[in-house]
Amino acid sequence: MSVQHVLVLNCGSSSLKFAVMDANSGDELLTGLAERLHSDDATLKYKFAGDKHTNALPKGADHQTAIDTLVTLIGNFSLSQHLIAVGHRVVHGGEQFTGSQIITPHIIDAITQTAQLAPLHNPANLTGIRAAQAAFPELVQVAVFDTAFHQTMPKHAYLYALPYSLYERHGVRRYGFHGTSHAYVSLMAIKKLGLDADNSRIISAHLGNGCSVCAIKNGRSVDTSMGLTPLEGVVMGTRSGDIDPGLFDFLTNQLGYASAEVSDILNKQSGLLGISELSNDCRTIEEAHVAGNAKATLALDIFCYRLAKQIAAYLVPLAGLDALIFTGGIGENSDIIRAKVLAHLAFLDIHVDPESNLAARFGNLGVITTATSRAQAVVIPTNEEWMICQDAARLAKGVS
Ligand SMILES: Nc1ncnc2c1ncn2[C@@H]1O[C@H](COP(=O)(O)OP(=O)(O)O)[C@@H](O)[C@H]1O
Ligand SMILES: CC(=O)OP(=O)(O)O
Ligand SMILES: [Mg+2]
Repeated sequence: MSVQHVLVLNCGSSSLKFAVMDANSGDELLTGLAERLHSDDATLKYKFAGDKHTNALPKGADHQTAIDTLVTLIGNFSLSQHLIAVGHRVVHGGEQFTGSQIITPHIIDAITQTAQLAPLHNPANLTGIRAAQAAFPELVQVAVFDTAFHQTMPKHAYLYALPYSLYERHGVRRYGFHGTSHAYVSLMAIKKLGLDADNSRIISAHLGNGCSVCAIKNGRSVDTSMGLTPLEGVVMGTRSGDIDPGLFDFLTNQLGYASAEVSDILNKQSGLLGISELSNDCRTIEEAHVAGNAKATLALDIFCYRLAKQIAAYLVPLAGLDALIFTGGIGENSDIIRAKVLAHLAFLDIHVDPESNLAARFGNLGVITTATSRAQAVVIPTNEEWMICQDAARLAKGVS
């Protein structure tokens, strides 16, 4: 089989995650992260051939600069000759896309149109697409949408109880995100736990900077906690998750906030950061909690309580549970959060096994419940990059 590599790009609002992967084996040849873009201390960290490096980027460096640096690295390490495609994570695909797409001017128009529904994510994704097209004009570029996996949700799960015309005319509905991750970990859970793919009831909790929960019945998403935008649902690092929509009126009309300020509060100043008044980073919160910081403890308590409530709610669409998956940076590493969430679910006869819970960290996959629990909780490291790589390679091969 010929060597085939894919460049995977995940552009966040102030970051760029990237990987050059082998499309046949999934091996990562180059991985990295450019962060704090648009600020004075933008950096690009990468790992190549087992060695880690950090490059300072010019002050105020943007996605274009980060991709230019990445292109230089790819050249220096002679990684371009086997590239067959560039795969892009695109957060919002609206209702149009139920699967990945080769990027054409029409697809770019569609992503641009949905940008108003994901103002923190889609504009950055588009910047990444344009920069990669300029750097690799000869390669097929593929968009892999966070929303695609959730297009199987039934209408009663994705519609809000709002005037129907808002849906018909403006696409106001629940879309859901992190679909690539939920799809990957649920497939892995079915494989690792030996479940019957066509008769399985799985809840997946993706807990990273953004957090969402997904109910997956027989391999298909039937409900998920994020909605029109990635703000709805459970508590996140800086996002509030569900709130009373009446809050908007109170903050604007009573307290005088502008609507952009309300959006900033809900998206960037809330969640773990807002409650703890300390950090959005779960590690910092956990350290402060262990050291006796009451607000850090409260932030963890609210996070876990809300998460457990969301998980329990999905017993309705699933009518039972075979496996509960924890993934994302928090789900894969925080034994504290997993134990607290499972303690709330003890009434379901699901009980954490403390030793297994401690073992399943730092990239280790594992079941963390006792053998007699009615359903298994399992930690599965996500790999959105591998899903994006496989889709990009599949579509690129269809073209050539
Ligand atoms: N050892 C750890 N213990 C607790 N939380 C962790 C640990 N390692 C990473 N995290 C948390 O994971 C979160 C980031 O998750 P990640 O999936 O990397 O984010 P992203 O959504 O950007 O991909 C942060 O809140 C971070 O604190
Ligand atoms: C959709 C979303 O919330 O993505 P992230 O977790 O990367 O912010
Ligand atoms: Mg991640």
